[in-house]
Amino acid sequence: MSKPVLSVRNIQKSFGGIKAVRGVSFEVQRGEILGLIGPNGSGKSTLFNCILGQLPADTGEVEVNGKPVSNIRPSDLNKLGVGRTFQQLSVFPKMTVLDNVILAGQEHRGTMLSRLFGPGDAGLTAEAEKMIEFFRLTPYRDTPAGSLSYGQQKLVDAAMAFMAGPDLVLLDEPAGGVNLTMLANLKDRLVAYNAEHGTTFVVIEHNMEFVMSLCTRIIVLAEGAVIAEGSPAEIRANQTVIDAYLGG
Ligand SMILES: Nc1ncnc2c1ncn2[C@@H]1O[C@H](COP(=O)(O)OP(=O)(O)OP(=O)(O)O)[C@@H](O)[C@H]1O
Repeated sequence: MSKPVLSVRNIQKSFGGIKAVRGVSFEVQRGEILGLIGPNGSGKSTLFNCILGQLPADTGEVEVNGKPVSNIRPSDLNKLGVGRTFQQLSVFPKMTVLDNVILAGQEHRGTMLSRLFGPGDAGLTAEAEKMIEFFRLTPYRDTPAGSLSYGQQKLVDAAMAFMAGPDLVLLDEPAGGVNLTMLANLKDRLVAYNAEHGTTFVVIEHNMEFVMSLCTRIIVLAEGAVIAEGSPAEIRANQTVIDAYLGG
């Protein structure tokens, strides 16, 4: 088997007396869409933040494409080909969809001056237009992002994250607050992007139907530890998982 894109080994994180993550290890292979699920308080966000370097883990290592990234700055993680989307939207509401996507491309390339001087072109218009078309947002190219529906803004968010051409994208509750029609659209585009570019995804999500239909493999956390791992069908039928959700 080839080298994993993401390797997480024995991550532990406590907050005072609360053991939020208790020695979690897993690997993600190129092209996988891995779902990370678990009842409220099971440690998903804490684990995500440890992987992304936003929280220092107490123990453990994280490697991206074989390179150690423990305690790395989020901007340096970007340079290693790791993108992320946030629970909250990161679009600039008054800027057009096109300008948002161009700006994201500039930021990934490290031209922070674009924050001060606006997006300009920077040779990114054609690339941004292609991304907008991929996410079926072309009719809204020149619309201020803030006037789109919430679900459409989630698509803009994804288009922005993919402007860096990442190898690995961590998606934090992509389905949250999105209506059913847009959810189908979002899932369809993520699956298509994965198939076309071989991009690896790790997804934290509460919406079980969305996870089951999007992911190729699922890891279930409960009380900070991995309690199950398998295909969506295996997870659906796993009694330990059912008990953890009913008990939680
Ligand atoms: N900054 C913090 N300070 C203290 N305790 C924390 C902190 N962050 C998380 N915790 C605790 O760690 C445990 C895991 O929380 P975490 O938010 O990682 O779970 P989660 O699975 O993401 O939950 P949810 O699904 O509700 O978002 C919980 O008991 C939570 O109260």
